[in-house]
Amino acid sequence: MFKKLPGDEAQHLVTTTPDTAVVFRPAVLHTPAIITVLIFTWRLLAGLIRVIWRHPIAAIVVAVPVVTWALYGWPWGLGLVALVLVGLTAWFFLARASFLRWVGWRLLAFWRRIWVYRRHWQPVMIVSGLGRRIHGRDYLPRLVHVTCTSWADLVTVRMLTGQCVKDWADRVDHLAHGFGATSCRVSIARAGWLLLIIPRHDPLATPLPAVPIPDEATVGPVEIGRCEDGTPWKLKVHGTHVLVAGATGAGKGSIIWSTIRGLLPAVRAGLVQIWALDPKRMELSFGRTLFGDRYAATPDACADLLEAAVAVMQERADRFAGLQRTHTPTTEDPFVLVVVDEVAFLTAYQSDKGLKLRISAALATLTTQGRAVGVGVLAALQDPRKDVLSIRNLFPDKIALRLDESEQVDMVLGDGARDRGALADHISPIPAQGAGVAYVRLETSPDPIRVRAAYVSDADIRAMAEAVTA
Ligand SMILES: Nc1ncnc2c1ncn2[C@@H]1O[C@H](COP(=O)(O)OP(=O)(O)OP(=O)(O)O)[C@@H](O)[C@H]1O
Repeated sequence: MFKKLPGDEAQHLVTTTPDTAVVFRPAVLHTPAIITVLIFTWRLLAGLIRVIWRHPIAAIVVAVPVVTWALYGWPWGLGLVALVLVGLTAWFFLARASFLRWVGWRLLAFWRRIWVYRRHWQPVMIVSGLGRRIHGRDYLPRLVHVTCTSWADLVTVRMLTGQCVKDWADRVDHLAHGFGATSCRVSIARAGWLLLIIPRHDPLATPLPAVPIPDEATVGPVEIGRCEDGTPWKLKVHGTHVLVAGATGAGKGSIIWSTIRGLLPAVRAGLVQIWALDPKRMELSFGRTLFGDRYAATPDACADLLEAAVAVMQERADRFAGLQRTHTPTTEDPFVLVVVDEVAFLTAYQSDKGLKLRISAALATLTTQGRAVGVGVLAALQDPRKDVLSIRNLFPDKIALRLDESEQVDMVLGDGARDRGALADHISPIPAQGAGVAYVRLETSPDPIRVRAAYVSDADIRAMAEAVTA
């Protein structure tokens, strides 16, 4: 009783049954002051032992100068502190990365745990509805651990018994604003435990220049931009099909061109062929010379080119049958990447029913059977609804650039993606801030990650075309 309810509240606590006049009033026992003092002293000691146990290095850092001071006088204690500070400063300037990993981020995490999360935990939990106040007692999810990376705080939380991930995913806005951030993402750490990813700043806020053309001719995952954690964003194109969805001006072109750029050495080596379908006649026409005669803009020509890709695919399937199950690019059988800009022009918005059927059938055949024989599709579209692209589920990998409506996020990335923090509908429509920013789900994790494609300028595309034709 002492621990759970402040005495005043217990005194005034009265409950009755709904229908009868039965009154429950807790008996209040006045605790002698000495017991209160003993309990508080015990708690203080237990807290101290817990801090030393959990943070032994920090405890040693504090204890050693204090003991030195006590044993040998203040000049020695102060001298030791100065020595440590000089050592740390030198470490910071000489090897910043290791300093940050071992000291910097840990100190920041310690500070943010106390100053941001502990301080605001109770009000944020209660106001957001993730904690409960029952009869004056707060039942709060437990703040277990805070770690810092270069751009975000990773907060480990133990949920209240009976809570589920959706309870938290529905309140990411409350959590973000409650802890002074602009966004928050939720992922499962283990049963009953969550990891909240709360960015301190946006590492993708400024446009990225085009990734340098690789030296090596490879069809391996192509580096096309950067992930939020600073690692390169590598897009797999060989052995899969990729669908890029984004509203107008979201930066679909930068994903298409960055991919082509990364494949350029392989194109020159004859290991990759890019087949381009450009019904809008805007995006891909700019680097037309890169595609040779494998470029189509009119619906007729697009249908013919797609059927030619199907023919290549079927011829390979006949040849490979019983001999090999996966494709290795060679100059005889190069990887064929069919790039389609605004695929809806060829499917949903196509008025000629015959052409529409031919195109839809060819696309469905390529996306169901092309992977194993080295024919891939990279398609971009603005509106990801099923009636616009009925075969969207045949694309194993999907990228959600800025979208107009929140429902479209799950249509692209799969159920629950938005709840887990893929806020593609919140990406800034200002090109400098939001164009090329996207959410993707990697094979290794169900949690969406935020990425930004590098911007390939007109000059870059011209240089690429010259490099290929030279
Ligand atoms: N990765 C990027 N980083 C920075 N700015 C970009 C990026 N990609 C595109 N932009 C800017 O955004 C503008 C629109 O980009 P883009 O034309 O690629 O969009 P889109 O999605 O293809 O649009 P639409 O569907 O209308 O063709 C570009 O003119 C460019 O200025």
